Amino acid sequence: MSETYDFLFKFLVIGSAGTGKSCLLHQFIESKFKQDSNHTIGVEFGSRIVNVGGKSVKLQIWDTAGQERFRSVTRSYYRGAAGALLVYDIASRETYNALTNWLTDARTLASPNIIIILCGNKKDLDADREVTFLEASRFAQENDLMFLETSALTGENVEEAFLKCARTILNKIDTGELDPERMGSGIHNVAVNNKELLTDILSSVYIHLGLTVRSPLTYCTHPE
Ligand SMILES: Nc1nc2c(ncn2[C@@H]2O[C@H](COP(=O)(O)OP(=O)(O)OP(=O)(O)O)[C@@H](O)[C@H]2O)c(=O)[nH]1
Repeated sequence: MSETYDFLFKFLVIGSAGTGKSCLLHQFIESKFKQDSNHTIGVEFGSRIVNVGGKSVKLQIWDTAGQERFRSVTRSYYRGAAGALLVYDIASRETYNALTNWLTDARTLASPNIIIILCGNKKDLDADREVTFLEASRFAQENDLMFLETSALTGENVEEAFLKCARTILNKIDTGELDPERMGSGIHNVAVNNKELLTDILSSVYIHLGLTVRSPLTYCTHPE
């Protein structure tokens, strides 16, 4: 059975190794904590259709490896993302200190307009906290990010983080600040999908007639 949705948003989950990115994705998709999570090799992928303000939105989520040795691979997946969860671990100052680098990558490689929510993960480890809520919320404000503390373990604020990001993108589409039809926006809407369908049909007809295919309607959102 084919899926129907109004919009498709490309999302990234980025941040240092061990901050809980894969566990956040798993909690969002499966509604449970991923036991025995291993380091991600390159990128992993998940998707889920959510309802935001009466619109159905398919979130196509790329969970990237945080380890430095995969950085050149993961960077190639940033292009055209509409939204991102930028994750640090509230119990690790080192992961918080690395945020500026991740942020620079996201804005230069994905899009300067990418909507980012900062997630202070492992909120359940409050006793081992190395980063206060206040300093992270200041950092978020100074860098034009939304902010939530999350726990992939308990599920607290996980759904909210993804939905908040999606809601902000939809609001920006409504106000005209974001144009879903711009190439590389990381957003597809049904009209665009229909154009793609039309292109496919036209291409098949052209090929059938032995004519050269020239497609003026090619949209590219991610590099697979
Ligand atoms: N207490 C607690 N532990 C968590 C939470 N989220 C993840 N973890 C643990 O943190 C470790 C790393 O989690 P991952 O999701 O694999 O981390 P990652 O950011 O995807 O790591 P890379 O793939 O290497 O970038 C695992 O041992 C998880 O069990 C959380 O919210 N609370």
